Amino acid sequence: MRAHEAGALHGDIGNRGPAWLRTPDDVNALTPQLWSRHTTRGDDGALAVAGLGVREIAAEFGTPVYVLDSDDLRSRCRDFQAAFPDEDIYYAGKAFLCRAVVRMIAEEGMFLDVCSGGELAVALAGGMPPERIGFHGNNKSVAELSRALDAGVGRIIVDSFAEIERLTVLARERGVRPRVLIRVTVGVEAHTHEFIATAHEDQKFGFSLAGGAAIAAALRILDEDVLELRGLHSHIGSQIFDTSGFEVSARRVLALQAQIRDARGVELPELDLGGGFGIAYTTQDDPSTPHDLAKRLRKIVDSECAAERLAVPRLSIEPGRAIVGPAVFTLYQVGTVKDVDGIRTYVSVDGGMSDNIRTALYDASYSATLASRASVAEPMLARVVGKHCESGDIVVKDEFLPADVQPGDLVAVPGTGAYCRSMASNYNHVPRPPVVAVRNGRARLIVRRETEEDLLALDVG
Ligand SMILES: Cc1ncc(COP(=O)(O)O)c(C=O)c1O
Ligand SMILES: N[C@@H](CCCC[NH3+])C(=O)O
Repeated sequence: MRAHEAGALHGDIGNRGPAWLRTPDDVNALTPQLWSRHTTRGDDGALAVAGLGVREIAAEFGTPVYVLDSDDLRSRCRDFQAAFPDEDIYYAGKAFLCRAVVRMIAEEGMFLDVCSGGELAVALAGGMPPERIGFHGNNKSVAELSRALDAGVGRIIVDSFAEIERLTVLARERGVRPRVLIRVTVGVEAHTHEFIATAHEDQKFGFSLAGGAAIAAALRILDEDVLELRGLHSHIGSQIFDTSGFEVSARRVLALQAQIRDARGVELPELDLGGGFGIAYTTQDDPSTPHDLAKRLRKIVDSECAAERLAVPRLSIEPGRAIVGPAVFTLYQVGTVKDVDGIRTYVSVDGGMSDNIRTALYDASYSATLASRASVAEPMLARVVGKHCESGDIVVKDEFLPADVQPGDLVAVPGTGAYCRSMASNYNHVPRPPVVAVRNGRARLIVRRETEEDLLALDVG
């Protein structure tokens, strides 16, 4: 999260918007970095994805709907692979997972990071080869570890001593020797929202480097010999733009690698630097390309290895948001437009915090555009809100929309591919929206809309 996002949501009053938000010259214009690569505004003024208009999508699938530009997603996999040809790229499935996406990711030759039994089940159901799956989680159950071993997942990223014990017993019972990485807490204060930073000392993930748990875990695994220790893993957080955090993290984790070599004469062959690469949610965000990231990460790792006299390990990374985030926008229908005199204009749409919790949870900034038509009206600063029974039910805190936006219009919010459907809820018993994949002018439903029957399906009384 960028500095400009902090504190913008709570307690602000008045229709001014944040200082960085400028009145657009053309309120119909799309800022390219916010939209998937095949989203355009057509001659009729409406948005289209890969040639298919949003009015047609809304007519066929209803609103709200997550619209996935599937060639965009695939092209981002290819960009990462071109930039990291000798590395393993694990798509972080927590960003968004369903069978169709697993198939796309698998076809693109990607690896997949899962972090629960449920994600593992979807990965396997989607046909991801188990040896290309990495299994994460700070509290993996015996059942989850058993399933992972029985499926033959490629890597298990161990996160606690209790897990090492569990895994050792389970591996012995099965006569297998799973390949593991150790998740190391490197003590980096990543420049992002506190809730999505994961490598500072005071938190639940990983083995502390500073406290000595990480080296103890490595020695414990090496001494036991039931688990095959392949390498170290560090993930410093999410929505990060500044590579200095990766630099500190690589330095610290490679120093641990050298310590392990000095203690046991073993050079671990792999190193996973995690994901967390930031994407653009507003015009203020300027993400690095995979090519730039690769160049910088490789340089950091090469120089740290040279300094520690280590052979350069095989690298892996785990981008989630950077693969799927920009490939999706959410299409909503406007239900009410309320001008709260002298304060602001609220544009209410037919979804909200149940399909995008990130604004409420992280104070995240998003952008929006009138999608069903172009307008010649003046830009008007508005707040896009949902239909939930919470005043914090905000989708887009501040955005310029045409002043004639009205009920029945469609509004699109870009950059919602990551952590929106995957963190969606049924709050207020609002059914979760479908996901529609669009390619070459055709739409395909890949996750259907929840129904009222679904909402009642778990009730037993
Ligand atoms: C271990 C791990 N790897 C990868 C990711 C993916 O992060 P992002 O989607 O920001 O790339 C996460 C989530 O933050 C994570 O916890
Ligand atoms: N869910 C978070 C990212 C953290 C996820 C994994 N550690 C987000 O929406 O940005």
